[in-house]
Amino acid sequence: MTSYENFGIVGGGAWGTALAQLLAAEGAPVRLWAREAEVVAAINAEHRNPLFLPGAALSPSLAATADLAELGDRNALLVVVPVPYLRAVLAELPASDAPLIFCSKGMEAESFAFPIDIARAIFPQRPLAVLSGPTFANEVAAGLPTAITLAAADPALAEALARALARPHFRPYVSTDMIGAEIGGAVKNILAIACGIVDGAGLGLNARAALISRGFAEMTRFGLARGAEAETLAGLAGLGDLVLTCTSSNSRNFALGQGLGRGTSAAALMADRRTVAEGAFSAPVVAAAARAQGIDMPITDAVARLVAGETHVADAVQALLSRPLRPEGR
Ligand SMILES: NC(=O)C1=CN([C@@H]2O[C@H](COP(=O)(O)OP(=O)(O)OC[C@H]3O[C@@H](n4cnc5c(N)ncnc54)[C@H](O)[C@@H]3O)[C@@H](O)[C@H]2O)C=CC1
Ligand SMILES: O=C(CO)COP(=O)(O)O
Repeated sequence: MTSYENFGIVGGGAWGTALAQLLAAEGAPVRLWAREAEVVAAINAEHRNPLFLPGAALSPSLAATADLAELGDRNALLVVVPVPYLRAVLAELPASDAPLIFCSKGMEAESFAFPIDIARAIFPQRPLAVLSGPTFANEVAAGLPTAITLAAADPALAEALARALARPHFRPYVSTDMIGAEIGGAVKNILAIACGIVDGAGLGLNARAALISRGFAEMTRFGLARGAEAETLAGLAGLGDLVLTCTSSNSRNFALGQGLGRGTSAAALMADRRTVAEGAFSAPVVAAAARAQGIDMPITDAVARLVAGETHVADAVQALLSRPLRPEGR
């Protein structure tokens, strides 16, 4: 059975850097591609990433490069590029048959594609996997205990990759349900914005619990309609990540929602930011995909409209509360 030791990381944001540090912490050589020259320079010279993961001390065995071609000899790649930019970066990857493990959480505009769909179209033969769960980057980089879902259609690949990524404090659970893991991550980002809005607007903890619960119902409806397994959605990549990011302002999506809830416009909150809140990109995409399939996702729809500046918090809340009463299971 193949064993994967030579990891490359595609993307030098907070999560790519934290995963690189996880693998390099004991001195293993790890190579990371970053788009920003200042990130490459700071990782190589100071063993830090002040732009995206300030405060984390990185292993000297982690080397950064600005040249994607330098990842051509790696025997597995973790791809950690925000979904809106993913297709363009994948198109530049050097030729290789190394597995691609997708760690981004979102859905592409217009194509309605998840990372695995984008990759299949570009690399029909390459082995693919998804890594997703409740994983704040700063905690993983600090070596705090974390569990995550690792999904691949081929169970042998999932197990080999899980073995290669596992550390005493980092525990992958294997699955064959890639679409379930992708949908869990994409939809929870949108719901984290909703919970941030509730917090920022001072609507209380009952409202937050209702949103988590009814949001999970939306995630499940959307997921099951697209072939996800209920077990995955109720696991780390779905409910687990939903609980994490709906209850902490350490989540960029939750923090964006807090700003909206306090009355700041989405345009002002999004202007000049270098970090991503993927839910802001994904909300209109998931809302449109759900509409096209006749799937009811009122919270997702409300977040999409709030992010687009098409409605106000009070009106969105009123619209959600005045929906017809219905059985809980629907
Ligand atoms: N930060 C976290 O704790 C976690 C993040 N994720 C997911 O990982 C993905 C990456 O997020 P982070 O590493 O947190 O990003 P980040 O917010 O720390 O950094 C932004 C990233 O976007 C990249 N970027 C910006 N413009 C670009 C362009 N035009 N082309 C290519 N890349 C561009 C930057 O180079 C940088 O890597 C997202 O999908 C996020 O949802 C998943 C788990 C945990
Ligand atoms: O996905 C994450 C943790 O699992 C990070 O969430 P944010 O992107 O909202 O910060």
